Amino acid sequence: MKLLISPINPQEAISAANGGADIIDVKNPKEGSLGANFPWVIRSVKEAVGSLKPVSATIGDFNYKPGTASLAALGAAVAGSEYIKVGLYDIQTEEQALDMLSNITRSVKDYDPTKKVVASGYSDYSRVNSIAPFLLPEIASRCGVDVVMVDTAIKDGKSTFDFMSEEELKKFTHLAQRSGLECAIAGTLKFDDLPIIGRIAPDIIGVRGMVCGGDRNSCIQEELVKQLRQKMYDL
Ligand SMILES: O=C[C@H](O)COP(=O)(O)O
Repeated sequence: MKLLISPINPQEAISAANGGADIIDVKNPKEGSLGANFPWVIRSVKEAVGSLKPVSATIGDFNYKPGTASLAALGAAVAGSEYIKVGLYDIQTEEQALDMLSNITRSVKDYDPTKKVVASGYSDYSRVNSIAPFLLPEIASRCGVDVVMVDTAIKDGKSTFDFMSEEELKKFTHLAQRSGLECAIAGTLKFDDLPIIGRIAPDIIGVRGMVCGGDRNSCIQEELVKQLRQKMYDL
């Protein structure tokens, strides 16, 4: 199981990388759950850790704006990220999701086919008027997306496990893997959740708050990343 950690700057990225993260996922929590950071921040993170770890960048919690999202995705790719991650926020139909993901994927892969696209749905989708994550694997695989994910849209302390059961997350994981996609689970995950995460067995878990000591507005602590990495070996 790979560990994705979401820093906001190069200093945090180095802590995440030194602690054993597999993917360094640049974001900007001030602009939402999957808020986009600035191109120069993505570039500086890439310069700090890029030869050691793949860099991911979130491009935002997107409503139905395929053109804007495609241009943002290209920006993240040009800035140096290997994974380009979009949140499908207020995407209400399968047709809208298909339009978003096919254009984002085209934008990224036309530039560099080795880059990976991550399509994130939300475990609390009903709170933000968006489609259920279970619909994503089939749509994403038709669009050439590489990874499907669930995260929480609203960061108010509630976790993905408050909105989706173990069985539902196993179903999501199974649907993704059956479609040839990697599956990532995130959303205010805690150390106490590790046994259930082990049973669900996604390909990737994504965290920030857990390795900031429980407060995602604080800073990533290398020691907590090391502890998490160590505990993941036992899953
Ligand atoms: O992609 C992962 C997210 O940054 C998770 O953040 P969180 O653990 O604070 O919910």
